[in-house]
Amino acid sequence: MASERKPMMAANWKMNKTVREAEDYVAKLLPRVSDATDEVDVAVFAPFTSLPTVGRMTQDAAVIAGAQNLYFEDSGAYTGEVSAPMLKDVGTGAVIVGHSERREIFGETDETVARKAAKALEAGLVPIVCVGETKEERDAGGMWDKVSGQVRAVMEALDGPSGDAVVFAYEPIWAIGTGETASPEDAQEAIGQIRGLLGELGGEEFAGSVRILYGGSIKPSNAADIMAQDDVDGGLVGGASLEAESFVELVEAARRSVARDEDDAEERVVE
Ligand SMILES: O=C[C@H](O)COP(=O)(O)O
Repeated sequence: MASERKPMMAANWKMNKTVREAEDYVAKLLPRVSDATDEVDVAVFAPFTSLPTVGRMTQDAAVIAGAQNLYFEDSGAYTGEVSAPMLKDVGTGAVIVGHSERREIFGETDETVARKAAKALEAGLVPIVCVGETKEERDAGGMWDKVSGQVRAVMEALDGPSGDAVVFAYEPIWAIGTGETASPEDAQEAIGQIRGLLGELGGEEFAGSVRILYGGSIKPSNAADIMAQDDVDGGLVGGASLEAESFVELVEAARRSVARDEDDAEERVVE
């Protein structure tokens, strides 16, 4: 991680937790991360049913309540969908768009993902834009074609966003929920490439300040090595975020990466 960007550690609960379970989790989490939020953005992406609870409980805390999806219209005859104004209404600050599970299982396309990202941004929600390739695409040498296409589609739909208004997450699909994480070097290479492309598309200032997370089997035992990579600004975590205790460990790992960066910067000044 580079010290000019504030890291983000994001819990994506996916389709898990009742309202009661969400309440217990957030009650455990808040006191444990309250000292860390100056240095690390902590976000919890809850299902729609428990999101109002998370929004209410985090209202006076520096923890971000996030949604896992939204629709790109504000209201109307779209049965089953939830809009940006509805999310804002229950205290949501950020929303995941284009998670690979949405793309692969529910047929979301680059175009719908781009429209969702643009709508989130317009509404003042931070879109967490997910990109990533399948194992087959990677093995066939098509990783960059896929990922760069996903990034381009979103950037074309956004109107020169500032670096703090949007977050990207590189999540290789083969590493999601499989226990098979990308090596820290592979994560760095892919995320460095994405940052390079964001520089071409959005300018150097944007590329230098926008955060890019890694997602895919992050756990307390591998978080430090992943967070130590220059271009990796945090994690989007599924399985290891389901217990408050292990998510707190991940927040702590992100926090230690900030301290390490500051030590490195001081050493450079002394030299
Ligand atoms: O959104 C989170 C990612 O899909 C990663 O999930 P995972 O940590 O269970 O591999």
